[in-house]
Amino acid sequence: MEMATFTLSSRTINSLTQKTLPLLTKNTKPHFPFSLCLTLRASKSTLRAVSMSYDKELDAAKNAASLAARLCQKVQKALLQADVQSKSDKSPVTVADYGSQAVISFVLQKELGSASFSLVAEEDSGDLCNEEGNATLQRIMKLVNETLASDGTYGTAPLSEEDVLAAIDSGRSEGGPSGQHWVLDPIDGTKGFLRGDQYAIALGLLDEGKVVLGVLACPNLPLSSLASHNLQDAQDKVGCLFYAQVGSGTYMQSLDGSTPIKVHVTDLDNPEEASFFESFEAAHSLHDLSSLIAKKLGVKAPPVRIDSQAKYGALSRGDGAIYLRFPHKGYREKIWDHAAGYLVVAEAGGVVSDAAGNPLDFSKGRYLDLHEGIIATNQKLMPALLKAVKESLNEKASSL
Ligand SMILES: Nc1ncnc2c1ncn2[C@@H]1O[C@H](COP(=O)(O)O)[C@@H](OP(=O)(O)O)[C@H]1O
Ligand SMILES: [Mg+2]
Ligand SMILES: [Mg+2]
Ligand SMILES: [Mg+2]
Repeated sequence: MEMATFTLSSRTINSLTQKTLPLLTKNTKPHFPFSLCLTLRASKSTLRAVSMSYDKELDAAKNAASLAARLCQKVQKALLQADVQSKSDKSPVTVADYGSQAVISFVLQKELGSASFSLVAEEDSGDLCNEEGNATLQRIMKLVNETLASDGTYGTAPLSEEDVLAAIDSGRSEGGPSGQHWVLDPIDGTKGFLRGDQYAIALGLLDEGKVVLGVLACPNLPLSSLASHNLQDAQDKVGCLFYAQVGSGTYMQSLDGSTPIKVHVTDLDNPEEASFFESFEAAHSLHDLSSLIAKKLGVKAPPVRIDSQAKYGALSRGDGAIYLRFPHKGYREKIWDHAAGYLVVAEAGGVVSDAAGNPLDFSKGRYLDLHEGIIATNQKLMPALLKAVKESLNEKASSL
């Protein structure tokens, strides 16, 4: 492990102390009021991550995701009101995907500058650059400009076709272990979006390969717990914004801007009382395998199946205790499907790992290299969960 000695100002110390108490050794030698010499037992990258403040980036990310959510809500509303024939048309989701990516890319660069901007995002403009694509581009441009104009801050001059294409294509970065990279899924849970169910706008920030910010906008997620909620109840208010900064916890507020509240994963330690989340789509995660794992744990409640990283958000506020994701063989997970959700859960006190208990590594480019699947729960339940996962995977392998 690399060791380092630092001389820091008292102001920096105040913010550092909150985040690094567990890292401090007895060699602390205070020279108040203006400076303090600390010897910290920590790797340089851990120290960098916890000592940096990402407040400015967080504000920009929250603004960007909230505006993109507004755009997506508008499209989903029109989609659900459309006749059956246009419902089978997949273009609304395309327009919303691209529009959301363009808005977020534009807002982040406007707020933070574009000089060293790097964005790893799901969409690119490849399909927009032919004749058919041009009509779609016109719809995207209109939607993006209406959305930006609805917010007094950004709507001063309308974006041209070229501006919109450039904003979308700035998402072609490969990410990696050094520097800062934004990670974006402009609509996660596309299938949920089309069905009128859950979806999320998921925006994370990597610094030196570690996720340091996570913002999840979940326009259809009820503000009250899913555990007590009837999903058909139209009275319940929906629209949640979860956000987390490394070392600072996870917060949730309503998408229309209520006071944020700090959220925590459940502190349940009896798996029999736990409930678990999984994908709504059986094609995205093996439902049979998760039911075997749940049975081994003694979980009594039926699975809660919802689309998108809204599952991570719900887990972070204790609506359920476990998230299980086991894609079919050969599927490679992308970093934008997990970066924001991972931090939202981790900062709420949860643990997210692959099926063998290894931490997720976001530093390898656009993909996550994983053992079998992704699991998330609280610290108390993780040992039992890992055991049940291991046994279930062995059983599955020996039955093939
Ligand atoms: N065969 C597959 N196995 C696992 N995940 C898949 C998949 N096909 C698509 N996905 C991913 O699952 C995401 C949705 O996850 P969930 O099932 O939790 O709603 C999709 O995100 P997009 O909707 O952004 O494309 C997509 O990246
Ligand atoms: Mg996705
Ligand atoms: Mg997506
Ligand atoms: Mg997709």
